[in-house]
Amino acid sequence: MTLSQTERKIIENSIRDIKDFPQPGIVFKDITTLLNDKEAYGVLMNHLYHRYKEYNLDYIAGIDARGFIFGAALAQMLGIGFVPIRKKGKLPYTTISEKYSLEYGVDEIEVHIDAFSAQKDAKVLVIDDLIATGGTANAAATLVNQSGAQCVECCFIIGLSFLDGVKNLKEKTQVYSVIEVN
Ligand SMILES: O=P(O)(O)OC[C@H]1O[C@H](OP(=O)(O)OP(=O)(O)O)[C@H](O)[C@@H]1O
Ligand SMILES: Nc1ncnc2[nH]cnc12
Repeated sequence: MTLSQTERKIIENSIRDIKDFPQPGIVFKDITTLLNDKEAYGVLMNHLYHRYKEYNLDYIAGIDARGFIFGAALAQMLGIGFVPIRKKGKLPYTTISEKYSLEYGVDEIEVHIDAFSAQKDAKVLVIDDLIATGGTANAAATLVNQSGAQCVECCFIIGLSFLDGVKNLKEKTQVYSVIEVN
């Protein structure tokens, strides 16, 4: 289901731009104002529900931390399970992990080794609030596929298309951004 121009504007206008955060030259896309706006949050979740109800997904995997908010809500709407992909050292059971590059340095995310094992060849949607360089989402898609499941799509509320994240991630899986920022 496609978003109408009016719906897109409602979502777009609810996202707050914070200039020079966390460092000069960066425009931080603040989604707390979207969450705080019941009309915008409702329009967004309704759109995601209608888009993904035909995908026959088995799980939604949300990326730590802002991907949890949208992912857990969507999983509940679709009547499927939610899997948290967390920053290193947070998950209590046995994990598999993947390192990825940040603008400066490296980071690592993890998922429980049995997170998708209840369903053979589970179909998984990875979700996060935003894709920038794509390092985080790429590592998340790798983890899903290494778990014996299949990352069928990565979904973002905001795609920064002036960076190469979306282009690079498309070599691995399908990519969908609700709002594209050029
Ligand atoms: O495409 P990339 O360059 O990898 O950047 C995107 C990631 O950066 C942000 O999370 P962050 O790591 O800041 O963590 P947070 O959600 O805990 O604030 C954002 O929520 C994505 O997960
Ligand atoms: N510009 C940005 N706004 C919000 N979160 C981000 N994560 C990486 N880049 C970001």
